Amino acid sequence: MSSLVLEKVSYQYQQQAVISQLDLSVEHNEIVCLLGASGCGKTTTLKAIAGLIKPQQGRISIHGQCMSHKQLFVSPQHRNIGMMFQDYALFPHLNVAQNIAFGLSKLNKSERNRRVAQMMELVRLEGLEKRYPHELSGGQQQRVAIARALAYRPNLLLLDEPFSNIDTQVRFQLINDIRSIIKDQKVSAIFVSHSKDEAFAFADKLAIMHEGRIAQLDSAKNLFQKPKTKAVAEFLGRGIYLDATRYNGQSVTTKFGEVSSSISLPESEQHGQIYVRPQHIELVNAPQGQVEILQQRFIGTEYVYHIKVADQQLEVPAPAEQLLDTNQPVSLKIKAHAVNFFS
Ligand SMILES: Nc1ncnc2c1ncn2[C@@H]1O[C@H](COP(=O)(O)OP(=O)(O)OP(=O)(O)O)[C@@H](O)[C@H]1O
Repeated sequence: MSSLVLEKVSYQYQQQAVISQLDLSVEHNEIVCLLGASGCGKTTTLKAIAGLIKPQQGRISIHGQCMSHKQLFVSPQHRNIGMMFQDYALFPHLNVAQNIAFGLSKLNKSERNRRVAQMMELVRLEGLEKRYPHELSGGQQQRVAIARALAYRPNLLLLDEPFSNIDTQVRFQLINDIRSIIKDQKVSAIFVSHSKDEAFAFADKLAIMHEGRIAQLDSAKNLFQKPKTKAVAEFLGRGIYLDATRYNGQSVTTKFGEVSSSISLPESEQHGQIYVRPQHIELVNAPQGQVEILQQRFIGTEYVYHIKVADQQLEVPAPAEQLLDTNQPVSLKIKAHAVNFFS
């Protein structure tokens, strides 16, 4: 059974539609990252799942139980959800143990103490029970927040930009730690992020939001190799479009020659465009080439060339040994890769 299902959920602030007809499902013990441009409705979706706002349309179910549909609305405290927000929202006047115990008022004192001790061990903060939030590092505060969110054994965890205040040096270690904790606890989680790198490290699947809907829910690999829309392909990284004709199931022809695909191309229209990312482009000297070099930068191990192809621009890396003449046109050689073909 899915842990969370959103069916055709819509929400408007005043008259402005923010999420529209949004479908999403999260499986048991799965971590899904909501990714998308600023303002596309990620936090609004999280708030709707939490019950902090009531969608005007659609249905939200958690573990098979309907939480929001037409007249029915289950309040946040009855949804059995753990939440963790950007600023961790720890209570400054409570120490670590008291923060973790905050949602456990239904347990008796000894059960509560046992649960707090378990959580302290889980997030590896034993010995810091009596410290106050201001006496902890950012990473430690984050662990307290996750311990508090998990302490009352939620079915679902909602995390809104949980790593945004953490130093990059420790961020990825913490991401690994918290991912292991969530996986050990067998809860499902939805996490909102601006960072693709965080999403790749933390989530099992990525839900790319675009114009108030989920444009694609998939593993990182499938999103890169088989983006369903141009918006998804573009969101994952810059590239250029080249007109292309399907040559056979494994290759296309373009004005820069044949391009082999490591995955089968969809049996759709013959003519279309391929989306090519910098890492699949090789720049080659060609006096008759149709590509202009606008700028060249040396970045330590390689050069980056800012190129112009018709009306599109892109930065493309090239090995330090291959110095190109910026005053001469060049051509492109497209390496074999999992070709994104749009008909
Ligand atoms: N309380 C509110 N009243 C009116 N409009 C709002 C309100 N909260 C958010 N919005 C608008 O709804 C849209 C979606 O906001 P939301 O916070 O869900 O986006 P987001 O994808 O989480 O953005 P970000 O990545 O910048 O945090 C935005 O255009 C925002 O301005």
